[in-house]
Amino acid sequence: MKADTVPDLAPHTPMMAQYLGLKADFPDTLLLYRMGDFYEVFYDDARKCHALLDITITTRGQSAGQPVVMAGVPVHALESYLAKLIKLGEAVAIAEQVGEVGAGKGPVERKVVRVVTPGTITDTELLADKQDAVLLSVSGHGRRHGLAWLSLTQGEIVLAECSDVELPAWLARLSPAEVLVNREAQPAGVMKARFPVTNRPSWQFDAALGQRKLCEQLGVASLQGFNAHELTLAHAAGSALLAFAEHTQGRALAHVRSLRVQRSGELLDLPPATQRNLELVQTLRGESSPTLFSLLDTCKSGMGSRMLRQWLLHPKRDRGEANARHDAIAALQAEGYEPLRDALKSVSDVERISARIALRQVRPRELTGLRATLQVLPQLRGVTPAALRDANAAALNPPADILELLERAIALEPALLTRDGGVIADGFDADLDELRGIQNNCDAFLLDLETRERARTGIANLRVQYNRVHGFYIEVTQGQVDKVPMDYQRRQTLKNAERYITPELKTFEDKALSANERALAREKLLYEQVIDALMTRLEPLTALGRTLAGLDALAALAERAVTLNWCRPEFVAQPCLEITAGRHPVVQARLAETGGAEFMPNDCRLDARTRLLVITGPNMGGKSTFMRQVALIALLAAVGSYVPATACRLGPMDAIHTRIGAADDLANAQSTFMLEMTEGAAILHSATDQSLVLMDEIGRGTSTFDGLALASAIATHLHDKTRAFTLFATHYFELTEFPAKHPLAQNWHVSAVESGEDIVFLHELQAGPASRSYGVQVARLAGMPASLVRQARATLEALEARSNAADDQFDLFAAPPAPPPLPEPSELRQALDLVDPDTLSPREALEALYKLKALAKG
Ligand SMILES: Nc1ncnc2c1ncn2[C@@H]1O[C@H](COP(=O)(O)OP(=O)(O)OP(=O)(O)O)[C@@H](O)[C@H]1O
Repeated sequence: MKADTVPDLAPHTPMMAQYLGLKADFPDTLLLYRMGDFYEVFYDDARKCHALLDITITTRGQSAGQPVVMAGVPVHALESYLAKLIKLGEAVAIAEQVGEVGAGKGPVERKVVRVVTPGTITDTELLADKQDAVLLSVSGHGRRHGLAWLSLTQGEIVLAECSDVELPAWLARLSPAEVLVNREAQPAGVMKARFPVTNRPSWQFDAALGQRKLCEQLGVASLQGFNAHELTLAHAAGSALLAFAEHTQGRALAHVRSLRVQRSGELLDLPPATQRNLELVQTLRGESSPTLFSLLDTCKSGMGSRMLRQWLLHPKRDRGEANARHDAIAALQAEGYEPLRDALKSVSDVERISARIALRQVRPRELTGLRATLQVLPQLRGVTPAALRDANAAALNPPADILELLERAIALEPALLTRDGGVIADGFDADLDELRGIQNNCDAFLLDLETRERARTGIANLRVQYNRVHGFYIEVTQGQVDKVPMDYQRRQTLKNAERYITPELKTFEDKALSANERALAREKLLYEQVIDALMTRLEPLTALGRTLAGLDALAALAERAVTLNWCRPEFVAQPCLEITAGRHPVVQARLAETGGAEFMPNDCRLDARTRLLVITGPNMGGKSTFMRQVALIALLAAVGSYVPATACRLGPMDAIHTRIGAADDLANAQSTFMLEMTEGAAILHSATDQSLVLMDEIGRGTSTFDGLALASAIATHLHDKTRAFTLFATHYFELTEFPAKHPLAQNWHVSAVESGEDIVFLHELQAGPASRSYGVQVARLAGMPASLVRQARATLEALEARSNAADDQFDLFAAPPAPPPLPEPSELRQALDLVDPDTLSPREALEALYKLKALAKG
């Protein structure tokens, strides 16, 4: 958005000239300009705020011959307005008065001290408690991308590189609050996803600059130690990331001291469709509960919840980390997790507090929170299982001087903001104590002076008093004025009395009046010094935050495992996915909550000799629930949690793919069928023999024959070529013949029994195909009119009779006819195939073009 271009009829007022000067640096950002007790917005910004916040818009005075359009929000309400603007995806720059009022001739000096954007908020009030605000930068716009991200309240930069095909999965996993892209080379994958995008200048996406900035940030000479030296695309993204973070914070990021590289192959692949279909952190309707995360998250602190969420969405293929978490859960169960969870209740969000110390934004109450956390540490260590305590010994024993400083420096119950005073504890600083002493001793001094002056002058009714206009004075009634000594100076004459000041009172007045101001200034200075001291302890504080968050997440998993009766999964090296009495944790919890039927546990056995299960059975029979529960159990195990089953053995796994019916993606102009095929194709391209694939009613979105043909071809591909562990739910009855010709496939069905015209779902998975599909009965259950159900039943019988009579010798799974042999490629075609445009210099490209042209002619 651009500020109004105001015709140059007359010069701007000095104030508006100052505003426009500041605004010029923030053309796309709302600029809040501090004027006394208000933040004002002008011109287009005012119109926008009026529309977004419903605040009154006015015109006041004139500048450059035009009325000034403005709107304002009171200073005390800033945070709530900021929260609204950030939620709406706006970026906001805040210009404060930084000069002395009345120091110069023009307006008070102002400066943009803070820029708040969705990805760079650090205010605790504006941040979601249980979710990190991830700021992501994406470089590259061809086939490969560099990614660099951080959460400003965390202190770790992560780098990655991926192909354009993988980009959507990374975006879904990170769910960034803001994505930085190169203004001149916007990556299509980012623009398609619906995350707030901020354009940054092209030069900021520079690999060499990025490498330098990253080294500087981490205080190292090379990125080799992090195994990150070759990721040039990620360096380019990192360059823009750091530049933007510093630009918005107005300072360097002192707490960001570590770097991690995440490689695509390290993580269990969870494509966006899988994250959505399994309802990991969001329901299909977009709500945050009931989901797997909402069920798991009984953490006591926000940082614990954030850690757990991160674990859930970033499980590793390597089982080492998961195994260590299983060990920790076992230890917590053996030694008792409740005392630890009790101690964790007194823990504050140390992770965010550390970041806010680094950004010099920390509030007094956050420091008392940190103090309380440090105070509870000895108790917390005492109730942490020995193995966990030993593994985290350094982090759980931060330097004692932090607590000592906080106990000495910060008042027991400090004010909310430093500007109100009352933040620094008594006894911490002699000067401050003296200034406070003056304020407190004021009354005593005045009484004492009054007594002394009465004695000295012999005026019995002399009074020492104070008012806001005239300050301190000695009042003498008119009748006694002749007794007034020489050193009394007249201040004011009233009808019945005279008011005087003496040199002693004047000195006291100066001291008393300025004592308050000076005490506030002194407190501010001391507070800054406390922050300086804490800044030298950022590393142990950050480590403490991460460790407490981890303990909280582990204790929550231990509690869930016991409360919900989950078991420890076992990892094995051979291909296998064996679940005994598995349950869908969320469906089971819902059934328990609503007092519905008991959840029916089911087994699942997949191994080298059984890789595909064709699952049939009536609608509402429990097919989707079963398939999802298998995927959730595999995921939970990989995350390091116990699982809802009585036993579970798992071989290596690289991905969980799901193709489950979803609503049309109208926004992306894709029909149900197109979406089904696109997602199906993506699975067939990327699944391997170590993947778990869920296919729910594929082919449903088109005509019966098309759908059946496609479904059987897809099943064949998965069975013969991909050899992924596949759960294939279908309503195409014909597919129950699939296992007969495919040795790695088996038929299973969810059971139901008919009772009269009704149907009872048993939800039990049994070997073999379903006997029929019961669609008509389900329609009856759903309340379709009786006449309609009768008609449907008659039609069904007729169709079945016809189908039985027809020739059913047709082989659905016969190998497709061989394609006609391909003609020998032409010379031109061969030359063209050899050209790789991404690797050619402009000159080579031109040469290649001439060569191709010549071949085409010849
Ligand atoms: N194992 C189970 N034990 C108890 N109730 C279950 C079980 N599985 C499913 N249900 C209940 O049955 C309902 C329907 O299950 P689900 O959606 O899995 O059926 P479906 O066979 O996939 O149906 P459709 O073919 O119509 O998609 C669930 O919402 C749940 O309440």
